[in-house]
Amino acid sequence: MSSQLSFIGAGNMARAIIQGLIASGHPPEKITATATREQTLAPLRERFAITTSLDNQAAVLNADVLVLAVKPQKLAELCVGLRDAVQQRRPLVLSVAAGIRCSSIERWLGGNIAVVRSMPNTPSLVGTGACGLYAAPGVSDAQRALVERLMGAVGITEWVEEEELLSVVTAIAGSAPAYFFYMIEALEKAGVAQGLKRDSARRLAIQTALGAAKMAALGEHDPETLKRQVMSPNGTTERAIQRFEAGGLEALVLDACNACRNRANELADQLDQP
Ligand SMILES: NC(=O)C1=CN([C@@H]2O[C@H](COP(=O)(O)OP(=O)(O)OC[C@H]3O[C@@H](n4cnc5c(N)ncnc54)[C@H](OP(=O)(O)O)[C@@H]3O)[C@@H](O)[C@H]2O)C=CC1
Ligand SMILES: O=C(O)[C@@H]1CCC=N1
Repeated sequence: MSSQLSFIGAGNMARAIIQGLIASGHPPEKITATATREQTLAPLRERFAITTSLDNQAAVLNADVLVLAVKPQKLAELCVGLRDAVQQRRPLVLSVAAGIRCSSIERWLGGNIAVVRSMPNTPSLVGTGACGLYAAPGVSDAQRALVERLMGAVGITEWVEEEELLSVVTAIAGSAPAYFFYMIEALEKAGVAQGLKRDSARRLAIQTALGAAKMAALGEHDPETLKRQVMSPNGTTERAIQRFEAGGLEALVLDACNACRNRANELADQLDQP
């Protein structure tokens, strides 16, 4: 039987997971979402027929799995406010918040609560999410399996055995859809600058990203080989790749991922208040 899920927070990430879960067959009557404003909730209720509520306590008291999906800066106050309800119901807690450590969440919730931390991404919306998971000490195998089933319904999951590594997952998966959208935007702009209509340039760039990702996902060849297959010696692609190399693209990607990971760690240090 499906678990009763309560999402506290119904923004971009919660919506992506909810939509993916429903598409994968999770019963809508087993999902509740809360927010601070009715206008956030109405579209979710109308589209997915889930239960929505402005009452976080009630949502906690009904939850087998409590998904914490508010901004990291709001998590401490939220958790402290939910402490009594959480201690009464004792759901499995699944946080999607960037940076915030399990130990902080557990402490804010009053202690002795099973907490799993995840770092999902918005392609969960289309069942193609990539999600890192970390289980705090005290989380049972059955609870790990439950989280894996839930997040596995909307994409792939990868457990990390050291919590700090979730910051790396943030850099290469949680935040990374934005990098690929950025690349699509850049290709579209380049196409327009060189004379294509915007719509055509966008369609071509999107389809190319999709095709490249699908080929890489097949795993028949590694990405380096796939790249080489496009690059005829002294051909057109080689010229483009040479420009990326001259511009230091790989070092720039590393630098961006370092900045992303560091920000995740910084959030944890800033927000880890008693
Ligand atoms: N967006 C992404 O790609 C990813 C986000 N994350 C993490 O997911 C979390 C949510 O991010 P995201 O969805 O982008 O943020 P959004 O701002 O889109 O959503 C936040 C939600 O929290 C709700 N909220 C705020 N305060 C409360 C409260 N006291 N009680 C109930 N609900 C509340 C808001 O409701 P209202 O609008 O009505 O105030 C809103 O629905 C963050 O911690 C982020 O780090 C993780 C991976 C990827
Ligand atoms: O940008 C952010 O902070 C969130 C966390 C990962 C993706 N989006």
